[in-house]
Amino acid sequence: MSEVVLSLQNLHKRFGALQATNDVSLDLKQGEIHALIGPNGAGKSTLIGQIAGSLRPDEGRVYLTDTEMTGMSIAQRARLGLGRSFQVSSLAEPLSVMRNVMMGVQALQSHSFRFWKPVARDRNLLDPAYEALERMQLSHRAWTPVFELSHGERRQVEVACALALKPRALLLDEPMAGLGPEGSAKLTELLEALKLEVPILLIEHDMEAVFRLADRISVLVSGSVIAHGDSQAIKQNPRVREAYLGDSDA
Ligand SMILES: Nc1ncnc2c1ncn2[C@@H]1O[C@H](COP(=O)(O)OP(=O)(O)OP(=O)(O)O)[C@@H](O)[C@H]1O
Repeated sequence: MSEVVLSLQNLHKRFGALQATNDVSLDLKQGEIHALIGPNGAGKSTLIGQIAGSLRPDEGRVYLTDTEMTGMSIAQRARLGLGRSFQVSSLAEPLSVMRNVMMGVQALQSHSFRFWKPVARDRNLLDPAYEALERMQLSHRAWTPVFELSHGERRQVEVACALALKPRALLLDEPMAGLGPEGSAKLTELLEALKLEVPILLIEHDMEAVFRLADRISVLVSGSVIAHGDSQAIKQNPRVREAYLGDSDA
């Protein structure tokens, strides 16, 4: 049995009368990509918030390896080893790729999330940033300003920002959004290699990418996990087809 790195246990979150996540449990094991899919409004962002620390669950617990993260701040979770990318780009456009990646490392090392502080040319920042860019095959763009990058390259930088913090688990929120076939194929190839070092919880609407990448898939509908299994099992599950795949014309 592979080691469980991230574990969500019985997460409940209610907004007024709406049960946005209802008793959600799932785990992420070493070496895998676990995709979380579901129609709009299923509760995916609410779940991400509870994992990342921007939302407090009403009930339930979140663990990274053996450490409970439930009451921790976003910064504490990052320091513990939870890496994440965002649905909306968080990159500073005028700055170089390298500076963007270094800023995250600096924030983590200095225990401060003031991103605009000037970054020194410090090996403690440069080395992990460069290594992360190499893993995303972007070291040749290190000193290019972000505004000159293609959309696909920006996505690679966003993943590199998370990687530079040496995470134990990665939470990727719609990394394929807006990418054409070329960008999506490139990112798929990179994530396939990356998962062997850092397991990935992938929230993604691009079903082609999900079926290509995911070792396991959990399907969230109206706040509850209605199905869970490997890609083939999920593709063929009649409940999933009716509740989700039919709904998105996939
Ligand atoms: N802060 C909030 N206050 C009240 N209701 C909320 C809040 N955040 C989310 N909701 C509701 O909770 C439900 C789940 O929303 P959520 O954003 O988690 O879904 P989602 O699966 O991420 O959707 P999408 O794929 O469109 O991003 C929705 O009905 C949404 O309107």
